Amino acid sequence: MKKRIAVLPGDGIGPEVIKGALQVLDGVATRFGHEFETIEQVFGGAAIDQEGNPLPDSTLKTCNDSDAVLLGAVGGPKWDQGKVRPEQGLLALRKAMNVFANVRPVHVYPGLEHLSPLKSNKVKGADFVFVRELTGGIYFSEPKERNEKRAVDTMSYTREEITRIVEKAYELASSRRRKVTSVDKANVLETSKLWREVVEDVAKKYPNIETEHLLVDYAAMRMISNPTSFDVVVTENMFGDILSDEASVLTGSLGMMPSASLSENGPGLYEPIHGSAPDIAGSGKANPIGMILSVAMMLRHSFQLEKEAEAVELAVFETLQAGYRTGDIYGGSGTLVSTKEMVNQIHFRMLEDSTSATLLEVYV
Ligand SMILES: NC(=O)c1ccc[n+]([C@@H]2O[C@H](COP(=O)([O-])OP(=O)(O)OC[C@H]3O[C@@H](n4cnc5c(N)ncnc54)[C@H](O)[C@@H]3O)[C@@H](O)[C@H]2O)c1
Ligand SMILES: CC(C)[C@H](C(=O)O)[C@@H](O)C(=O)O
Ligand SMILES: [Mg+2]
Repeated sequence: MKKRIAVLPGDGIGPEVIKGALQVLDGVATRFGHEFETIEQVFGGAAIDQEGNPLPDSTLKTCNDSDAVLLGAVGGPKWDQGKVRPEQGLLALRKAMNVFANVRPVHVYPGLEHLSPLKSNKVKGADFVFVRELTGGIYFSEPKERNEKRAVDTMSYTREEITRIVEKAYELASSRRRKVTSVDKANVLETSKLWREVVEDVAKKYPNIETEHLLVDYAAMRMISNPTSFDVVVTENMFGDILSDEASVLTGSLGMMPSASLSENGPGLYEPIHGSAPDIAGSGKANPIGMILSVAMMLRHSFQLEKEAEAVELAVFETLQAGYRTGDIYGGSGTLVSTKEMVNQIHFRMLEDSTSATLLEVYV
């Protein structure tokens, strides 16, 4: 069946990595005989320039009418001082699509531990996933205001909002290594005390899953010192934002990390966790892997195309194993390539029915 995908390139390196994602998606269509209809829409800073609004109505309508949304990145110095920022469009889109569950896998590929600036023996075997609450907390709660003398942000969570994200984490843990780490700041914040209470309630329904609670400051430390101790990490919006950028260092670079943002029944939103990287935009240096792995997550979560998702992941793994590196993961050895060349290498392997490895081997 033909799938309809809204494509929002956005700003900075967004359009560069989206181009790569679409090339790989085309490879999936060719190899497996699928049809994907892609509809590009203006979004973020580019939409402010064009329409004065980072999320035009037509863009939102196309997203809601699609089976899934692929998003590059938004933002940049050009819009930092403006009345309306590109990031407001991103937050409005997440809220409007009700994609409350942001799944961010952190996977250190076997044999590729040296991509990380951390010691290889520390990161070896790290394989965990963030389940970040995405449509509540301090990002959205009211009041949010400022005057000359004072600024206010509010962190609020309802029991219902916490329950649905924690349930997601336990469901995911059931099909993984059966451990949930809940991260909060329950020694200080009321929202965190409620969060912990809800986790304890939900945990009762999953007696075969181990539950642990960590305070966010210690969690930040343990993610670097003992990353293999995590399986599923569930946390509120801002803690998840910060910890997932930190965890990307385990995989080698921020440019390696994909994400899926899921709602109850509507289309999913797929984007790399990195931003628009204004410092390298337009120079052909962007690592397209986080974006390409987001395509794999879309194939898996929105289209139930598991075999196709694994083929994309395998093509990425084999390209890295073959020594191809963008600048952010180069470190002096291998073949330094541009965004375009990295995409070509992944696309080429994507088209092959590879027999050199199976994902089973990759994920041991
Ligand atoms: N989802 C999003 O659209 C998103 C996410 C984060 C930040 N932003 C926005 O992006 C802008 C820049 O923010 P920032 O600099 O703090 O974060 P950033 O993620 O854009 O960049 C941080 C650093 O990582 C590098 N980097 C990021 N992605 C990379 C990739 N694919 N390949 C190689 N290197 C990569 C950058 O060059 C930079 O040195 C801001 O306007 C911010 O609000 C958007
Ligand atoms: C750009 C910004 C609003 C966004 C967030 O904080 O959620 C980004 O950092 C992310 O991680 O997707
Ligand atoms: Mg972030």
